[in-house]
Amino acid sequence: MQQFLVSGGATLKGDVVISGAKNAALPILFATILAEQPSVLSNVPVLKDIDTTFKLLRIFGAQVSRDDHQVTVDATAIHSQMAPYELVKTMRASILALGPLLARFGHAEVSLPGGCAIGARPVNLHIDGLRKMGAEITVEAGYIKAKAARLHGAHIFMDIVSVTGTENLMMAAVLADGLTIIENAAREPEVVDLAKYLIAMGADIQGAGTDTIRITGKEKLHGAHHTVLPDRIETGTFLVAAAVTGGDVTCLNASPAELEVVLEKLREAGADVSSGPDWIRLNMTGRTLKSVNVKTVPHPGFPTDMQAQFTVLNVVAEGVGMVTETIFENRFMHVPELQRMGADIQLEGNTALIKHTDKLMGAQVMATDLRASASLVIAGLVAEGDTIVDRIYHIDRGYEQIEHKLKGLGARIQRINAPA
Ligand SMILES: CC(=O)N[C@H]1[C@@H](OP(=O)(O)OP(=O)(O)OC[C@H]2O[C@@H](n3ccc(=O)[nH]c3=O)[C@H](O)[C@@H]2O)O[C@H](CO)[C@@H](O)[C@@H]1O
Ligand SMILES: C=C(OP(=O)(O)O)C(=O)O
Repeated sequence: MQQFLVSGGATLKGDVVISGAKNAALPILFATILAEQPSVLSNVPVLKDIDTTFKLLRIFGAQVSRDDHQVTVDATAIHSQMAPYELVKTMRASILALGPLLARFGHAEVSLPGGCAIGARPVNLHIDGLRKMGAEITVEAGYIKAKAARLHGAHIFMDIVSVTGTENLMMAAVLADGLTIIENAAREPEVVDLAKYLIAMGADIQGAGTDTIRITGKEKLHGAHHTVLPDRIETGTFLVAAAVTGGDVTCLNASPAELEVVLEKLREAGADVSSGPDWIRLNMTGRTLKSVNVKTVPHPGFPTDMQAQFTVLNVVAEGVGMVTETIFENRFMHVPELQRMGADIQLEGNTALIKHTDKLMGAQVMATDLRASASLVIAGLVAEGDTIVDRIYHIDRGYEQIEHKLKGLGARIQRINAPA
């Protein structure tokens, strides 16, 4: 098992190139299933979750090749519609195979993803929506089994805003018969990026990025070329790392438009934030970091995937900050680890009250999920002494070469093998 050894005290400075968004690349890779022609995708990040998706697509019978950050998928010869538990359990986003397989082949069998560290994360909205579109769905022995000779359009009201739920239904609707309306749809930029790719494949989609999406199904879609949008969460993570270390970092190949609320919070925290069309600079030189209150909500509100990083920001900042998590019921697993490093955090229900800590101390800490891992690395950058972050396979799911990118900014971080 691998670990990160982070030696605190460096001030991050310089440029870092942001990768394509994991949460856009994943649905887009699954959407390639919808066409009987190859698609070429650019700016696909090199990540564990992307490798898992390649494995699933190959199990289905698709041909997948990668040349650096460009990926070609030819789903013409798909012969299996079964996503096995062994892979699904390592990546919840595997549920995104359900909509496209069902829409193109009339049947699909996808393992239930189950819960994870951050919450139960049910998929009832995916199933209910597909049923409304005419699918017969049973759940047997941990597998979702879905059938429909051809899906039909439906008027679907989502009880809760769900990102992958919206994406799954959108991918099913593009080959369904007639009009589908998804109300209370997720407005996340990754939903919009998926819609752009589907439209490039010939789909008729209106309203992606608003809470009502209208999709008129087509008989067939074709292959397309698409460039995945920059990862706003990776960008935000580097900006927080720059802020807490008093640094001056410019994120290149970034997209400020998708990160407005986070940039505003960083300004409120005292950072000098400037941006251009594809870059964002955060300069903290000579400035004092102040605590900020954040409450996670669906886009365009403050993203839950930035909550753990802002928890650390508040640990370092002057004052008292309040962080409220409203999306996932158990997304504070980083808190006990940060407390082991000396953080003063009181957890009450879904709210963390965070007081400034003069000195974080390096410690051995355990990563529990993707963003929690990132927050522990950030804490290690400002802590006195060495921090060892265990179970970094979580971070490899969603951050491309994080240690190389951080080293490029002056951080002292190494990937090491855990003692046997
Ligand atoms: C691969 C991907 O894009 N992952 C993102 C996606 O996850 P994901 O799409 O899994 O998250 P959802 O938006 O679906 O979850 C939002 C809330 O809805 C609940 N829910 C969801 C579906 C459902 O059928 N029933 C139900 O009750 C969930 O338990 C959660 O409380 O959006 C989350 C919220 O922005 C992000 O943290 C994840 O990084
Ligand atoms: C929670 C996340 O991912 P996933 O939905 O893939 O678990 C994330 O990207 O922070």
